[in-house]
Amino acid sequence: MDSENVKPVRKTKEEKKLLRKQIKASHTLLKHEGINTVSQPTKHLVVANGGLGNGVCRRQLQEVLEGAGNLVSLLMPPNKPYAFVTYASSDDAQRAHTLINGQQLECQAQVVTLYLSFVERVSCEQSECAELPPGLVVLEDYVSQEEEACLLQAVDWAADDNATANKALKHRRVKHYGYEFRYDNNNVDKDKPLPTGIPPVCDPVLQRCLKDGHISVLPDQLTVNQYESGQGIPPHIDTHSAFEDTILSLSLGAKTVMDFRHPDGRSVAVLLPERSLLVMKEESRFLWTHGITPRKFDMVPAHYTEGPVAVTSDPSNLTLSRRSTRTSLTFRTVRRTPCDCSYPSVCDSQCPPVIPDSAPSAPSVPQGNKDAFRLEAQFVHQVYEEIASHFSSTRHSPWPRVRDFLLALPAGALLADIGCGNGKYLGINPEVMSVGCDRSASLVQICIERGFQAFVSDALDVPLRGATFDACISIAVIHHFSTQERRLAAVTELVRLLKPGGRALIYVWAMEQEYNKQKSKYLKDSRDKENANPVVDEAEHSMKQSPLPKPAPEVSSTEVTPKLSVHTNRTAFNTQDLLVPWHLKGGEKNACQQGGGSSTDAPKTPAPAPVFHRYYHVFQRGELESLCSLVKDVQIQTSYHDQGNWCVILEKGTK
Ligand SMILES: O=C(O)CCC(=O)C(=O)O
Ligand SMILES: [Fe+2]
Ligand SMILES: [Zn+2]
Repeated sequence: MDSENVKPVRKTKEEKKLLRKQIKASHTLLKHEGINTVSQPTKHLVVANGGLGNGVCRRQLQEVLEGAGNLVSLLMPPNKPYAFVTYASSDDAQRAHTLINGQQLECQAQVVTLYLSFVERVSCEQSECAELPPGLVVLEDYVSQEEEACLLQAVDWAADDNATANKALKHRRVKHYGYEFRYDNNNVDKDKPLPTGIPPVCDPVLQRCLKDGHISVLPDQLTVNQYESGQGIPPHIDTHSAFEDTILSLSLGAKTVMDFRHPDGRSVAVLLPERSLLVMKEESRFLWTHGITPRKFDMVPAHYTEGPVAVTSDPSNLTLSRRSTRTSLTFRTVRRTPCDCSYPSVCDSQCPPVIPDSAPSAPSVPQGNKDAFRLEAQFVHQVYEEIASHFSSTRHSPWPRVRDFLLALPAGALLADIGCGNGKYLGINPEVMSVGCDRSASLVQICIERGFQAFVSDALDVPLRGATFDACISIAVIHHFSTQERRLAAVTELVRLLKPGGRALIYVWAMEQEYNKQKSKYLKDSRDKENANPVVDEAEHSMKQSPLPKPAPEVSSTEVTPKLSVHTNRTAFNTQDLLVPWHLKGGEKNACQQGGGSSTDAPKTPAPAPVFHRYYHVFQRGELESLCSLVKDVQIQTSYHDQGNWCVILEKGTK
């Protein structure tokens, strides 16, 4: 059994094993990151698994590296599973190689093994823009520590009166003063002020804002948000018709990173230090979305930098910072006249949402498991069941990098494809024993007719023995789960199936459909404009959807429970949770099933194709990695962007 295809096991000598693992790591770096390693010593090393994407923090890695020689620079690119090191001499680098290669590092309760290889030069692309969105200002130390303490004390979370409106939302606590911000219609009742206005303890800071020219009138509405570590707020634009231009937000108790995104896909992560004031005006207030990704660690600059910080990819200055409880005070002025901003595409005053009173309304982003289950049943499972045969007819070409992953599996390996759709990946590598499952019985039937082994199953509870599979794939599945908990459960279930050392490949649809200045196929493809299919364009697994009662407003508005908006195919995403239309072709259904009908999707042919809507949660950069880092016993081996998808390869720990 000593064939080359069989994994080396215990009997192999430690050094040989280490060498093999290191070679494997450099192959992965070449294949997925385009990093060329060399065998002759140089001053530069790449440290596989030593990246921020593996949960390794700069200080810890730096300490280990400094122990080996005179360290000149340490570059840790954002979200990547590797770091670059430069030593003063190649002798130092060689010493580091000898001492550190194969060494384990314990970070954030997981252990990673570092593999070092020499490189001719270090190369880090800086893909994010460093410039803050126009109109955005962050003022550091805007309040003193004493003021911070006073303000925090003044928020009485226990008082559950009607004078202030308290809400324990799924992802954070909120409290409103002056006017209640309603998450059901994303607006305020302008004629119903709350009995309690903005507390006087806020006066000094508001007067300061006035004096400094950040505002010209005193705000009359305050929303206090409290985020525990791991919590966040979905990306949104504060409803134009609800509030005037300037929005102030004071960060108290802890820092955080807020993500700003332009509809063209540009994104900027902005560090909000504790006691800083964020001022959003003009373009940054009206056009860019803002949100806080729920996570327990943020990537932040490792050293103090003067002035407001767009946390970009300066890899010489990034580390991880553990989140703690942050309380923000957001001051706004209720708008009394319609908004006349210069951004009509996102302005609800200028393009009012079309939701007739009588029609059933579009579904909302789910607030709990039950909601989520219902939403997915209607807008994922049911839809795939309806569109199975048309869907399957559009799914034939495998995605090249998924195919590569499958072809790299050794003969005799066991593979599980969770959410296998029409089975297009089940026969790629005939040397492998493949089994697939899908939520859609119709799609499973198609697999069986094609001679594959497949069965009906939910991806959250797969009736297969754990620790069994050499590889699992989940291609275009996890974005159909509508809460973070359920997405996490799906990854956890995938990992459960892997045997120690087994690998899982996950693809999800990306919010970023333009990456490194390249538009994804999905944006470019004009063959089937109507059914531009997310991620998928080809790859999809199955979970289906259903006809939508009514189109939701496209304007992403404030805060939680927004209505889901209907995406226009082949356009950039401006929100993460959405409904993607599927225009059924081939006469499977002959009546237009979309209750209210979506004006933008109305087909021009005489016989209207029924339109179904599938729910998607499109992932932001780094989100898939953050999600996977919450799963025990597994490491992110690599992550990448592939044609509008975020992708990771996970490896289960060997124990
Ligand atoms: O926590 C923050 O700073 C922002 C809160 C926010 O965006 C909102 O309540 O609309
Ligand atoms: Fe907001
Ligand atoms: Zn507007």
